[in-house]
Amino acid sequence: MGSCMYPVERGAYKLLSEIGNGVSAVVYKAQCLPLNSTVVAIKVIDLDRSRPNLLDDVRRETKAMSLLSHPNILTAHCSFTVGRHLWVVMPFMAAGSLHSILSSSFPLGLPEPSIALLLKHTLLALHYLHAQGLLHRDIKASNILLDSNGSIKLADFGVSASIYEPLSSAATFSPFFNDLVGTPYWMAPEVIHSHVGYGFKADIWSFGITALELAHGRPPLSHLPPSKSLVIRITNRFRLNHDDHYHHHQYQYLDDEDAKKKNKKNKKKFSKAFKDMVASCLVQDPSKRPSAEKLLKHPFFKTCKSPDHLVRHVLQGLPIIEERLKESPLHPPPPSSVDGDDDDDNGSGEVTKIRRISGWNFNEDVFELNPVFPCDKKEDPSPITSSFYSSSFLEGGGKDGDRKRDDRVKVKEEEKKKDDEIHEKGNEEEEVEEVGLLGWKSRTAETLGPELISLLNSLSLEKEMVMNLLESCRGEGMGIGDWEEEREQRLADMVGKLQRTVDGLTIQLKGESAKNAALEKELQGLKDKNLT
Ligand SMILES: Nc1ncnc2c1ncn2[C@@H]1O[C@H](COP(=O)(O)OP(=O)(O)OP(=O)(O)O)[C@@H](O)[C@H]1O
Repeated sequence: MGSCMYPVERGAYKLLSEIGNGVSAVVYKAQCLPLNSTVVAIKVIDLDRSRPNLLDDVRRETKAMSLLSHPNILTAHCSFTVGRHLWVVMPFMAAGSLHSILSSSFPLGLPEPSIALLLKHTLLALHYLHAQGLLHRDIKASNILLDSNGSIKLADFGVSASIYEPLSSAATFSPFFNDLVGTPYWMAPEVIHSHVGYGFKADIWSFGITALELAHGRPPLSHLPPSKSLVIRITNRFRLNHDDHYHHHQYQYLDDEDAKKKNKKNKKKFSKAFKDMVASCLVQDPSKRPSAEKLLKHPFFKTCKSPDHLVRHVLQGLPIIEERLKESPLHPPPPSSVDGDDDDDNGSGEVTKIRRISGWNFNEDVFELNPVFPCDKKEDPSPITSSFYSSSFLEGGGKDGDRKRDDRVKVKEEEKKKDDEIHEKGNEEEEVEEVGLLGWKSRTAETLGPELISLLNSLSLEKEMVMNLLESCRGEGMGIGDWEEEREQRLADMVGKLQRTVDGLTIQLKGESAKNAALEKELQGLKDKNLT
């Protein structure tokens, strides 16, 4: 499938060292022996861990890619299979990805002039792709690569999309049925929550998230495992224990003092132009987000430095790429989604709430993106719900958007107050109802096989997605009038199917748990016998 002078056989390349790894691929620094031992990067994708028709799509996209030519887009030299692996040969970018630069040398984020330059070149690449009618679908710091001369290239176009892309365009929710999906932190809300699917404006959302990633050193909510960045469980302890490392970063629950401090720090740190640019990308309604072309005209990109600036301020003194890989990650790993971590523990009488994220609220002042939860209609049929929905879903950015965003913050504060009151009451009925399946999971997590638990986790997540979708269709301002009946029927079928699978698994889990309890009892009996 290679159309260039780069040979398409394994023997022509000598692997030198590992320089990175992703979900189902390892990246190596290598030499192309017949081409004067030119140094290249080779991404080796494990086909057994990728979706079935990956190869066909990669072939198709390699073809599309060979027609692309832009200084800010990294195009592969060629690709070929070696056994059950796909090798993608590409230019070696000596300074590695922005993700690896952030984690090794800028854990709290990069300085603004460098960010402006990096984002501008990324945006030029994105504008070019969009103008060709192509989507990137995976904009994030780990896909922005730097060379030692400061040149910036957007990578993984095509290849990553093929690995993670839904099986067909009809399968709108497939990223979540496909357990090869990458992390969802960068995904636009319409991709996660609705039937709209992926469009150009979803790339713009991810671009906004990437801007926050470069500013803070990590994307919003990345301290949570992927499943929890979509469906968040909140316990009393979650709120009260501000010293807990992960929970400390729950910005939506920062107390006033914390919020003020953070506010002050970030206000000083970033310009109004930067905040405004990011805010325009992180508007809930995709149609209100600017196109890449329009975004390029934003004042934030007016006074960008030359790539030499990056060499002096970012790349100088950076450990070489192989060294960086050896370093332990600066951010502690997120708690495993299988582990039944502490907020799952409702055995100690704590109230656990499972909340679906219904929207996002970009707070320009503190320069952070906060999840928004729907009000609990059962307990609170107040107009807050509808006012929130109408402002967050239907209104956009711009000057007017600023005011609306402020309103949303106010609404959120009120919502939080109400939520707190509900929690203080310690409503037992709510506890039983809301803990539901996940509560059952946590009680059996210690005794059951990890596969069952992770299967259950992913089913719960999928169920949440479908529920979210249905809820947003029923919700205010998102009428289903324009929906075909057939589609609704399909969704209902899906929910039914998922529910049946979840029920089946729950029964299975109960059975396993009973078996385990019996075995444990037997074991204890044997131990007691041995002692006597
Ligand atoms: N052409 C390249 N030159 C230099 N380093 C590269 C190159 N391609 C990838 N890398 C390094 O390898 C790392 C892993 O890349 P890879 O594309 O496999 O995964 P990722 O983008 O981090 O995650 P994902 O699997 O979600 O795409 C990158 O973050 C980067 O540091």
